[in-house]
Amino acid sequence: MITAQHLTKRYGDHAAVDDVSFTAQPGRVTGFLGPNGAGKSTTMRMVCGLTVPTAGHATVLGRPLRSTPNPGRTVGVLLDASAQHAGRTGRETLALSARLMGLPPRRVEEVLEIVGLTAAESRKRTRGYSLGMRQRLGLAHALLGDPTVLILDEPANGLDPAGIRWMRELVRDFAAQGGTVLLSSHLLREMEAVCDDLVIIGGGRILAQGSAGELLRGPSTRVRSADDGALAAALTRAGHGVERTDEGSLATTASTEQVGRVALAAGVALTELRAATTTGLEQLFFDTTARHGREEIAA
Ligand SMILES: Nc1ncnc2c1ncn2[C@@H]1O[C@H](COP(=O)(O)OP(=O)(O)OP(=O)(O)O)[C@@H](O)[C@H]1O
Repeated sequence: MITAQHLTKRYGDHAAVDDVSFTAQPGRVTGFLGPNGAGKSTTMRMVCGLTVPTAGHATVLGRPLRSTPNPGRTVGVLLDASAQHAGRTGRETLALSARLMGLPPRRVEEVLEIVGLTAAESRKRTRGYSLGMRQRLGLAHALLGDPTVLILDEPANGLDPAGIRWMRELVRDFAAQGGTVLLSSHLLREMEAVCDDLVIIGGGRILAQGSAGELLRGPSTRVRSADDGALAAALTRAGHGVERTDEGSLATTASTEQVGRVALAAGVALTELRAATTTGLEQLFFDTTARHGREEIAA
């Protein structure tokens, strides 16, 4: 399990991360989402003990990662896949870490196979690696010590579609075996496919968090009518969620058919009825981050 409690990081007057608290549970994939500059990397670096918080603290498996002996045996970290020694081959990079962690040399072969780096690729110096190869090597490094926790910052960055699918399966399998996964990504559809829980951050603050199912179960139908007040009341009485959107229509959790039936029974004429075109995480992400604009967050 990963626990962040009131994590705060200030650079001068600027709060890069402001009072961020969340947990990432074993057996689940927790997605960390937010626009550029939201504070994701800074938070992950604090969780990993690489950036010292101004306030608050984080634990991984019950203790700060900084004070965990041989942390690579319990926690696999991929923060910046380009931060590999350019003059070493992929195999040398892994072999050196394996030796430092007290792992047998065969573990290097095992992780190379898991991440799909060929023998020829593993003998190339990493300066010649593509971004996708660097990500695979970074993941191999994270998996080397057979950890029970994975912390991955943008792991799908630079991977081709097959690589992204492979990454999804790897992360899902890891969680299915009881592992804890915290990952950030800009690929919203990918996050939707892979995450059990979501933490959405903007301007350094948590904007929303919860299970993906809960967060994504938002209003999905848009409707306008001759009497929106009466229709909203009828939808509510029928047990459906309903709210007025910024564009003036009603958004409801009822399906288009359910709206039609409720409107008929209430005697309200519909003037527009449509299933929302953008649903799921993309909608949630833009709604949440738009509602908490930078000015509001800064205020
Ligand atoms: N060492 C630093 N010194 C000063 N400001 C910093 C430092 N590191 C990060 N910041 C600032 O903190 C804020 C959060 O940055 P961070 O890299 O954590 O965001 P992010 O969500 O990971 O963004 P991205 O998706 O673009 O990688 C940004 O405004 C950034 O400019």
